[in-house]
Amino acid sequence: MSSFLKLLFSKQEATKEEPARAGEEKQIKRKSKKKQKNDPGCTQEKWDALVESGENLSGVAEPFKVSMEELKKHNTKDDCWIAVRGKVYNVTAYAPYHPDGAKKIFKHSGIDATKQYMKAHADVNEEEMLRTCYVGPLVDH
Ligand code: HEM
Repeated sequence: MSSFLKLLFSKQEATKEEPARAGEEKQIKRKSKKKQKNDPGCTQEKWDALVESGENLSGVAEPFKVSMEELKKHNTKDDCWIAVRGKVYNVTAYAPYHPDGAKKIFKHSGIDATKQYMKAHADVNEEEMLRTCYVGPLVDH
């Protein structure tokens, strides 16, 4: 290959790679800026393992129909229930693992937080993530 062609190809490679590399750097910067507010050591992987272990984290022996009146009673850090999309979960154990902090969970304790949940992350699969925390369906009687 002539030196002219070599030069031409090396220039093409460089221009092909530039935008991709610049994009990657931006991506890394953006990711590292996103502040994780979960408790130290309480990673998504650990939570997944805990759920996978099958341990019952719901605080009830069997799921039962939960009224709004009952839901409201479970509004403390030690006993925190939240309803999402018609289902009530005991999220006491999950709170320290929440990527946006336990505070955000406790702030919504004892209520139907479907609207807030959907606004923040409609794509998160709570049915799967909280399957061992399930207390029962939310009913309005
Ligand atoms: C009740 C069970 C909940 C579960 C299982 C849950 C799960 C999650 C997960 C997995 C993430 C990380 C997802 C991502 O970065 O895309 C997250 C982030 C977040 N959650 Fe929740 N969440 C719950 C409740 C709530 C509630 C009630 C709120 C109230 C507004 C909320 C607000 C947020 C916010 C603001 C973020 C950060 C989103 C971001 O960084 O883009 N979450 N949550």
